[in-house]
Amino acid sequence: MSWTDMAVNGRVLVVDDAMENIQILHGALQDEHEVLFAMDGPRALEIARTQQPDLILLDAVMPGMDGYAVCKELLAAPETSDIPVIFVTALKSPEDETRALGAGAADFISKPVNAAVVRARVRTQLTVKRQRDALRALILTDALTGVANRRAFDERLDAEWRRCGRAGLPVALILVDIDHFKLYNDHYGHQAGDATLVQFATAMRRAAARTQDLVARYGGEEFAILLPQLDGRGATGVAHRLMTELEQMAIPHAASPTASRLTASMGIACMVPGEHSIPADLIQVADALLYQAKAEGRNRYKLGGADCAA
Ligand SMILES: Nc1nc2c(ncn2[C@@H]2O[C@H](COP(=O)(O)OP(=O)(O)OP(=O)(O)O)[C@@H](O)[C@H]2O)c(=O)[nH]1
Repeated sequence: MSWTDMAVNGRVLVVDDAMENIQILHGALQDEHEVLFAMDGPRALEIARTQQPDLILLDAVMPGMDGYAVCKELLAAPETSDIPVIFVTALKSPEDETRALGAGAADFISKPVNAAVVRARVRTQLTVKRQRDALRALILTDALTGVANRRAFDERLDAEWRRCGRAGLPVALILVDIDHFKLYNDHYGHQAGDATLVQFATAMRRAAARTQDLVARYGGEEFAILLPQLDGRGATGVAHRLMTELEQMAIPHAASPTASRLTASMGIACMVPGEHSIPADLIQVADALLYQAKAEGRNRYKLGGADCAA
């Protein structure tokens, strides 16, 4: 399927205070796209947040919150900042057009609209967005295991730290390190080691299955499980599930001095982000506990952190 074919689909939010204009745009787009609509700015922001359209057609002049203000808020919120906006407006001067583009709009269509032009502009923006989304997914994914990579982990940890901090909710982190993986590679070969890392990642995804959980490859054979809004008890539950998964998978590790199958050690940290703490504090606590779990014999988890009562 080409990029253009993919772009034919997609969800478009039409925002206009006049039902007549919404009907015209709906008529132009309904054969190729799923069309949502809103008749004022606050409703548009709500739909953008909750239904994640791929593109927004936005009327510049509306009573109350105008299109420029809507555009500014869309850009300011991480969950809507990636949605492209096309301004649709009766204002036609170069100044109006410049103002719309300056506000962050991707394109500008003048009223009265021509259906063929609207369709073509929408297709172009959706194509660009699809390409950008695909590139972003590539940049944020670990090529071997398919889980998030370190860059994605760092971004999400920062975002969740701020979000949970505002809400007074905990953030839990499990750092997971496969036991004696060097010996595994030495015994079974690097390719078998690669295949085992893939299996291991699958086990982690099963153990941390809420939509907000993030499994990431943190280093070579070290992984991180980010668990927003989870306390020590919840995080321990995830660690326990991972141990059970590994037990059931029973991947032989004949070279391990501590077990006959593949095992892992984990450090679990849990904090409610405060004014004087930073995400690195959470990592540091989890890392120290992981080290402790290794030192105490491996195949176990250790729990700690300021707000980590399990
Ligand atoms: N097959 C494979 N091995 C990897 C990959 N990334 C890292 N490793 C290996 O993981 C091993 C990590 O070894 P160490 O850091 O010494 O740790 P360990 O042998 O697991 O020992 P402990 O952590 O102390 O239990 C090294 O041999 C790396 O080569 C990878 O992508 N594929």
